[in-house]
Amino acid sequence: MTYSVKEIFLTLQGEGCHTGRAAVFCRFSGCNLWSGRAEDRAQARCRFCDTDFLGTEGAGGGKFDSAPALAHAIERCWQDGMAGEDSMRRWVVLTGGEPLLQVDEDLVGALHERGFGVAVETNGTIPPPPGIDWICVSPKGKEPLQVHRGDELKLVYPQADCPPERFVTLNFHHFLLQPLDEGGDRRHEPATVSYCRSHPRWQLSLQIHKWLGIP
Ligand SMILES: C[S@@+](CC[C@H](N)C(=O)[O-])C[C@H]1O[C@@H](n2cnc3c(N)ncnc32)[C@H](O)[C@@H]1O
Ligand SMILES: Nc1nc2[nH]cc(C(=O)O)c2c(=O)[nH]1
Ligand code: SF4
Ligand SMILES: [Mg+2]
Repeated sequence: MTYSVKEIFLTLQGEGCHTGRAAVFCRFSGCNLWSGRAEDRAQARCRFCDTDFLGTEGAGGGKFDSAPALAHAIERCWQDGMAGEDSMRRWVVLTGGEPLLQVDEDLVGALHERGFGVAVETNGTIPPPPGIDWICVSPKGKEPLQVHRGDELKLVYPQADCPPERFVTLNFHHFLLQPLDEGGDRRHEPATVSYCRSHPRWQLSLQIHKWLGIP
């Protein structure tokens, strides 16, 4: 298996239940819901993406021709950023683009061999391989979910054709609402706060890396 990766970087998880936790992010190239090109956005199945996942030329990106090769690059990124190694805390977030177009059991195994807990950020339209330690599903519009259970369901809010009520019967441990970021003016925060205040099943998720100016 060859993996196409846009970038690999060490940062703090900025969203969801693990907000604030140090993690290596491995951003895979490509998505099944948008080409990643501006001229295709208006026709895409997901139209609000805040991420550049095209190509493999980002920092630490490239083509990796085996699971051990990619796991090794992720491990190096972790080690390079650490003041003192605390191997119990190794954590990697596989994102994209849509990571489940590429993530397989071999890669999860190679990361586990190196002591990483493995988290995935997915749009939920592709079934995951076994062994992932933390699954975050973020549904998109009318796109049918193939993943009906997991650790967190993190819904961008508001979204046409995607009301929170549709998801509360699914088998997730945590339900989070994340304000839609459209141009950075934070206009959707009040409605998201208001929904969480009156529907306590839902917990607010804010994208703190954007305020902090970190990746
Ligand atoms: C860039 S996506 C990559 C992973 C996967 N394709 C997905 O959609 O879950 C990472 C996270 O950012 C969220 N996201 C993307 N664009 C956003 C935006 N404009 N405002 C708020 N969250 C956004 C997604 O819903 C997802 O939870
Ligand atoms: N700091 C930080 N946290 C994140 N959580 C999910 C992200 C993503 O793009 O998947 C992301 C990201 O891009 N940066
Ligand atoms: S599914 Fe995820 S990566 Fe794909 S376009 Fe939507 S937010 Fe971006
Ligand atoms: Mg992001």
